[in-house]
Amino acid sequence: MHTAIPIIDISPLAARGTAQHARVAAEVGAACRDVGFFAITGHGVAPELLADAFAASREFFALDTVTKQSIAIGKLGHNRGYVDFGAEALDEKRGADQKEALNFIWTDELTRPPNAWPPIEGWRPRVQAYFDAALAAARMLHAAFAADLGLPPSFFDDKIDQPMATLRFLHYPAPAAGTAAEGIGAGAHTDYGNVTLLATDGVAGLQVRPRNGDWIDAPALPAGAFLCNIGDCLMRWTNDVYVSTPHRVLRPTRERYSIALFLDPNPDALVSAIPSCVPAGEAPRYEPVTAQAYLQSRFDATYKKG
Ligand SMILES: O=C(O)CCC(=O)C(=O)O
Ligand SMILES: [Fe+2]
Repeated sequence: MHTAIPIIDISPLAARGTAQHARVAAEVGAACRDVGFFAITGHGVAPELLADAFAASREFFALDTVTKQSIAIGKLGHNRGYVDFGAEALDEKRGADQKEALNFIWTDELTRPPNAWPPIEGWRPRVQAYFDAALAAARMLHAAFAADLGLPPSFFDDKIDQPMATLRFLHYPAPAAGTAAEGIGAGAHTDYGNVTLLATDGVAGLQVRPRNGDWIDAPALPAGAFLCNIGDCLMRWTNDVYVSTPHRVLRPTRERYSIALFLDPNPDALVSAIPSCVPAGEAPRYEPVTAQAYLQSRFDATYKKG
């Protein structure tokens, strides 16, 4: 039996080392061990910033195809840019995802390439501000993970300060008028990294499949809340104590927008079983691996054909 997806006010995570921090860390940790999904409020991302990120997303996806294609992911590489409608299939058995997407990566423009921005005046700083704020919330969650796992709250700080993080705008167009909603919005998958923070426009479609359970609709959330889920990298890091849970998006009956922030560790962070997660006398389930090598192996498996 899994418990429901909890809604947690994480505002106490802003001050480490307090009793409130420990209490919230334990609540977050319980959700990570159980269903692998939880929703957060009090995360510090201003409602105006979030609303403006959705506005920016609508502006981008409303551009003509040629303009969107000018920053196509296939041209740019490094997981940056526009993913055309129908170009991805997260679950091959279900066919192409009925969505389009736009990715930006965390970059210092030194060790990582720069992002390419769409030609909309004033667009970049609005989106970068949202990216920074969502990333700060994802980092705050890591202090909770650390405290819950019996580590110093700062444990992850130097492992996520140059992260392989991606901001992804998603657009699920409505089916053409008079036609049935065919296909899948986003096929069943688990996320690869440590944690994902998802904002949606409230249109239903997202489903979660807890371990030993059937598909359930993601709960409707209070305005401004994020739905968070653990990814495969943190699952491995915790020796499978935290769970990365499959999810998918059904084809929505009306247009749907969502914004995901994926926080994966620094490339050189060593993903090595956290001691409190390994039972006494047992060996860890996985070999230590750098985050970069781990993620590369996952991407290679995904894009391997035939
Ligand atoms: O659009 C959504 O609600 C979820 C998207 C998702 O799961 C993903 O991009 O990994
Ligand atoms: Fe996902």
